[in-house]
Amino acid sequence: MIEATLCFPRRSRTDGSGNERTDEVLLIEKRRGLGEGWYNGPGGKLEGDETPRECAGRETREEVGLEIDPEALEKAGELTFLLDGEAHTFCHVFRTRSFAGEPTASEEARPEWVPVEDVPYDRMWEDDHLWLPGVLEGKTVVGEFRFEGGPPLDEAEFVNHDLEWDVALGTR
Ligand SMILES: Nc1ncnc2c1[nH]c(=O)n2[C@H]1C[C@H](O)[C@@H](COP(=O)(O)OP(=O)(O)OP(=O)(O)O)O1
Repeated sequence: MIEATLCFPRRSRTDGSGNERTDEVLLIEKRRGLGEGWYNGPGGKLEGDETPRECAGRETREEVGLEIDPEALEKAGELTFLLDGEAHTFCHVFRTRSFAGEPTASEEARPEWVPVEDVPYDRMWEDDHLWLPGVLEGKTVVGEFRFEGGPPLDEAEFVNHDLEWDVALGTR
């Protein structure tokens, strides 16, 4: 089974008058590979003996150029994606408000700060609207999502899911 990560950097912005505060999340428009053309958080597969936090930090740096201390990542979820009855990807989900730098585009990803209420769920993996709103509210989640008709996973049909909220997650 593939082990992967997703990282959701967050920021709050105040308008010029200092009145209106907008809560935003950094998404990427994926330019290649699995989920090409869809929005997601920065992330990808673990490499070598790195931990999930190290992977989330590395992928965010490689894809959009933000520097993140792995210890500043808050674990928010553990998602299992099954394809045709078999576990395909186990994905660690992190969020953070602590990072350095400005997001810049790479060959893999075009970054975009998006107000939390405007997340484009119609241009994301079909399961995302089920768990990402809760993650952006600060909850923790464990989920299992079943797809059929692949590979690849991103051409399979999303069939059903189970979700558990406010779960105590491991520290990895
Ligand atoms: N169903 C679903 N919802 C939300 N996010 C995901 C899924 N399935 C997934 O695989 N993902 C996430 C998990 C990973 O962060 C990415 C896909 O991994 P990635 O490694 O970026 O895939 P590639 O671009 O093909 O490979 P790399 O060479 O970049 O490692 O999507």
